[in-house]
Amino acid sequence: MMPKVAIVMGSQSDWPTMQQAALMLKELGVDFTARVVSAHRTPDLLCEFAHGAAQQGFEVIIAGAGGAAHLPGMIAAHTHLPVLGVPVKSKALSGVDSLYSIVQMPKGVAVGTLAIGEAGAANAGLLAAQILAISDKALTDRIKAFRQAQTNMVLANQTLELPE
Ligand SMILES: Nc1c(C(=O)O)ncn1[C@@H]1O[C@H](COP(=O)(O)O)[C@@H](O)[C@H]1O
Repeated sequence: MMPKVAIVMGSQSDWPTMQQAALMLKELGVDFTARVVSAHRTPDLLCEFAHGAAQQGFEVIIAGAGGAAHLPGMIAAHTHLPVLGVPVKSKALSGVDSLYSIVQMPKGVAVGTLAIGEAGAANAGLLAAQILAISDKALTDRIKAFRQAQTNMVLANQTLELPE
């Protein structure tokens, strides 16, 4: 079966961040593809990918980029699929530039913006899975089990000692 989630990123240098989305999807048993697509550096590929995404069977797109992060918004402009934007932490401005570039979409074209960096990427994977789980009972059960395991781990780690 074709994967339902596409992870795209502006550069290969985003992969250490964006692989957190991939790891989350893998943990939850959701197939995905990952590739580099850039609004700036590969504009024709961006159009081709975004126009064909629904046709290819994708249901959710995760798009991560840093700096002048136009990728998520430009993908959203070319498809009706839900787009989850991940602001990658940039060197110069710590990802605040990426966040601002992604989050302030004009009314009428939506991007669901996650937090800056690895936590945002992981949560983009989780949210993509939660979207697919609306019509997938087995996936719903796996997400519930993941959340319960997380709760159990927090409750089991209550050692709060002062240093000697
Ligand atoms: N923001 C974008 C886009 C885009 O928005 O299409 N394409 C590449 N980039 C970003 O440029 C940063 C530096 O890229 P390099 O490390 O390749 O120089 C990356 O974080 C990438 O997401």
